[in-house]
Amino acid sequence: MSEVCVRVAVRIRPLLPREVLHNHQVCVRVVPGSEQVMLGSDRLFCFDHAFGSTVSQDEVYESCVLPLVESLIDGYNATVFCYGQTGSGKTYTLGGGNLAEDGGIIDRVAHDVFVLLGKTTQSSDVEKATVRVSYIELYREELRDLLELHTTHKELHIREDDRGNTGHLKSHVDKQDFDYISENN
Ligand SMILES: Nc1ncnc2c1ncn2[C@@H]1O[C@H](COP(=O)(O)OP(=O)(O)OP(=O)(O)O)[C@@H](O)[C@H]1O
Repeated sequence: MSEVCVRVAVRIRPLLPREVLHNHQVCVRVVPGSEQVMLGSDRLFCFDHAFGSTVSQDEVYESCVLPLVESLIDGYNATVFCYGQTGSGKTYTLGGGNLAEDGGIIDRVAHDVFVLLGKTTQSSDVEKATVRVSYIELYREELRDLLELHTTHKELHIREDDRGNTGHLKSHVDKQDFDYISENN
């Protein structure tokens, strides 16, 4: 994997059935054999990866995310961040579609983290590894714990500690716990 810290991939989703029904037209295409997209007929934009509408979830994961999971197991930090206007495909790319083969980045990372940790513990001195997960939605300034849906919005907060680390915590969590949560985020 290259030494560049931030890499940007663009993914074009296919037209939705209702868009086809309403005769919407495709306005952005990947230039074949390149990592560029053409907007309209003459505006070119370059990315580290450019995925067209027929590219599978697997291809997106293997080229953009798997190398990060591998470096995570080697002790590096990694972030995957999806950005785009509403309906552009962020949830599909991260969380997956309806079919098993449409599994998104989250499903694949969850699977591969354990596969890779299993291999590491077999082949090295590392005997034990701990995996912690949090799944938080921030929507209209309110946080929601998606693994604990009964938690009310008001109980969760994002805080910054005196070293500038951010983390989330429940109102009743004390400072010691917050230090722990923020260090691990
Ligand atoms: N690559 C893709 N292949 C097939 N369908 C897709 C693809 N990307 C997105 N879609 C479909 O497009 C629709 C909108 O996608 P999605 O809900 O992921 O958008 P979003 O960016 O998360 O929107 P919002 O910000 O409003 O939550 C969904 O019906 C989704 O199944």
